[in-house]
Amino acid sequence: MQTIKTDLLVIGAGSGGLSVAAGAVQMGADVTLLEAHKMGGDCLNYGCVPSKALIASGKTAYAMSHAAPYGIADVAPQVDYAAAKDHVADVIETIAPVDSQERFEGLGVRVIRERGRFVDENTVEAGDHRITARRIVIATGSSPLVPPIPGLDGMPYITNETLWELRDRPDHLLVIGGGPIGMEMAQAHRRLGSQVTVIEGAKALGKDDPEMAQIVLEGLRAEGIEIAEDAMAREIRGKAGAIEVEAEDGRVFKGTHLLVAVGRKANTDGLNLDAAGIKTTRSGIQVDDGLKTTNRKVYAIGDVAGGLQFTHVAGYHAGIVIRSALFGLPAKTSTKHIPWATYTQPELAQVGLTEAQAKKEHGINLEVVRFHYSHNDRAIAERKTAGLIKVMVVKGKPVGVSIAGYQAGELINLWSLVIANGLKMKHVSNMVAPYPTIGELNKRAAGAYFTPRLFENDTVKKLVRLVQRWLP
Ligand SMILES: Cc1cc2nc3c(=O)[nH]c(=O)nc-3n(C[C@H](O)[C@H](O)[C@H](O)COP(=O)(O)OP(=O)(O)OC[C@H]3O[C@@H](n4cnc5c(N)ncnc54)[C@H](O)[C@@H]3O)c2cc1C
Ligand SMILES: NC(=O)c1ccc[n+]([C@@H]2O[C@H](COP(=O)([O-])OP(=O)(O)OC[C@H]3O[C@@H](n4cnc5c(N)ncnc54)[C@H](O)[C@@H]3O)[C@@H](O)[C@H]2O)c1
Repeated sequence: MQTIKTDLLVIGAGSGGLSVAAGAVQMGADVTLLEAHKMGGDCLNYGCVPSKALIASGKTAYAMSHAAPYGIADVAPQVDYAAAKDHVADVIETIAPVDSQERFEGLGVRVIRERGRFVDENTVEAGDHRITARRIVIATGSSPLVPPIPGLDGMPYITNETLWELRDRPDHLLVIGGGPIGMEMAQAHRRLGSQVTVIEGAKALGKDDPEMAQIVLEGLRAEGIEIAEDAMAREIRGKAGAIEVEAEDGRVFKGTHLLVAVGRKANTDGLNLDAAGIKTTRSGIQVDDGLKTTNRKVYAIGDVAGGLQFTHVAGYHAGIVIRSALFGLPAKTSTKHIPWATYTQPELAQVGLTEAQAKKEHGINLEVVRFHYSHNDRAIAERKTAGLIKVMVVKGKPVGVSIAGYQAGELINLWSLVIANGLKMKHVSNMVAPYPTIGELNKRAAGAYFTPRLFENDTVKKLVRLVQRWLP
């Protein structure tokens, strides 16, 4: 057994672990990084990257078959599903060097490709290494949750971990779960030529504002995706190629392939957390505002910490931990400026409070400003007018923004900046946006906040008349 003493031990080389390791080593710490499987974790290998690459294939196919409104004849795209998967693999391969063992060793990180397991409160064993660390960061991520639905065990179902290996296009893809994974993959497959049925136990895209989710769901249904809501799957029957899902209300859905996308399970099994005095909750490792576990020398970040499960959140957590573990500075997480986006077309994006949350928190002080994509000239030129931006404002400050529509994921960036820095609506309206851009929507939404104050205001009108009388 090789003994290692290190300043910072990071368990898991996914989005969170890699960010901590890269930051800490470049600031002078001695860093050891464990990875049991693939460098880059879920995002690179089974999540964000492959899903966005497949979405890009679907988008291309869709554009070919919906070109007529732009004066170009529609063509039926010849989809080669296996080649689309080659494109996915190529995109992963292109990004992989950034997350590679070679790159991290080049930065000075000690990378050990073994599974870590606590033996006491500051010691972890991994293969034939015994590592004692001043601080430890658990960044082990999450895995697809496979619910105990009768009949599922033994059925050849797909998850986000196995989807990318599938080379034959499903004739009819059944998707259990209408969250972001389910809806993104439903649309990509529909556009690549599969029939698709989404079976959702409650409301599809249910973590988002229902008014905004509705805009997206209308778009998806118009493309021919069947979305069954309030359809909790209770039994799976059949065999490969002929699968049936029965919902609690007796509805039966038939398809050839089954994708299970009903949420995530934190990767805590095998870590032997008890040995280190680390407690868990139903959603993951129990952490405080500063991401410290019940063992004060151990942090948990990213998906395993059980909060918002996004790559940019894991990266944000990494910054908090570096501040605390390396410099001993107080650092607390906040979710009020954390955005997320679902990359369907139209896209769906959120930062801060939804309308319902803002109403609950701010009551009569809340003003809600809406601005429709149909008033944006660029959206008209691109024929992407289905969409809405909604800003929740309290005393001139945005506390939440919801956007459904073309490039919503890009538009939300500005509002993340605004909320993170406590800026006001006036700061957004002061901005000059180039014409014609989709980004003008943000400025116009801010403008819509001031419209009643400026244009429907008797005092302003009186003042203008008065000044006009005296102006030479
Ligand atoms: C299909 C899909 C699409 C997604 N799309 C997006 C998106 O568009 N945008 C976005 O922001 N987020 C997206 N996500 C979420 C994103 O992938 C995760 O939030 C992110 O990967 C979490 O990072 P992490 O570092 O916490 O965990 P991970 O990236 O999962 O990394 C954890 C690593 O720890 C390793 N590990 C586990 N246990 C041990 C152990 N005991 N010892 C050593 N190593 C261990 C694992 O092998 C893994 O490599 C998507 C997720 C999925 C599934
Ligand atoms: N664009 C992105 O950023 C992106 C994309 C994909 C995934 N992700 C991340 O991954 C996480 C997991 O995504 P997800 O879509 O698996 O989970 P999710 O929890 O967001 O959605 C799962 C859905 O499955 C439904 N469900 C649960 N059990 C069911 C059953 N038996 N029958 C029918 N429906 C059932 C739930 O009601 C829910 O709507 C997301 O929350 C997000 O954090 C992000």
